[in-house]
Amino acid sequence: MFVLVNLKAYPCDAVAVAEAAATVADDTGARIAVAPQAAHIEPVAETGVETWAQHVSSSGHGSHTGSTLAPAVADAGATGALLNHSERRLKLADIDGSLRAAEDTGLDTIVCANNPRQVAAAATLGPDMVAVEPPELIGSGTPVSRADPDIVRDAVAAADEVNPPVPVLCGAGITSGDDVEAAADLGSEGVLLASGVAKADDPEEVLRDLVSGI
Ligand SMILES: O=C(CO)COP(=O)(O)O
Repeated sequence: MFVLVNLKAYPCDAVAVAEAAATVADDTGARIAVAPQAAHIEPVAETGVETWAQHVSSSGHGSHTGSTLAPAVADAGATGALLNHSERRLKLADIDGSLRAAEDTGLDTIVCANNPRQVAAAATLGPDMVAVEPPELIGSGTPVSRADPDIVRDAVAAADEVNPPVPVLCGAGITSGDDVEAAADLGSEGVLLASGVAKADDPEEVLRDLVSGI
């Protein structure tokens, strides 16, 4: 199981979370990655933790003010890019363009989707992974793997129908090792989570619990 901690724009100490994630990953052998704000990619990557961008633009070098270029996040130390997160929705052409920009740079990619239909569409574009996150459960503390297990099962089936090798992750409300195990039982190959770690008093303790059953 892959555990990707999306720090969103939470006011947490990104480097402290990254150090905790690197420690837990080293101690347990679990694959844990952290996706900080773009401006924090470099210091987070310097901790040694697997580091992802929360988004990359579809544009390349040129007159594109405010863009987050795939080569720039890679230079800063990111090895993957999350695309089309529910809080950073993209048009279809931009998802495709951002995917190609990330791939050309050698970044791993996850395309997020709200539901199994969108998962099928996302999988068709050929990312390394897809993720299903029902928006209504994001930040709720109610885990998708328990609140809506069918959405995870159906997402796995939908991805399998269009692009069988693409792994499906799930996210929203995941906070514990039990939630991660429930996700795995539904066919998910990883989890995306945010508030459970970013808002925790002791992120390392939460991370240890998250990977305890994998
Ligand atoms: O959006 C998410 C991860 O990308 C999930 O957020 P929460 O873990 O806070 O529900």
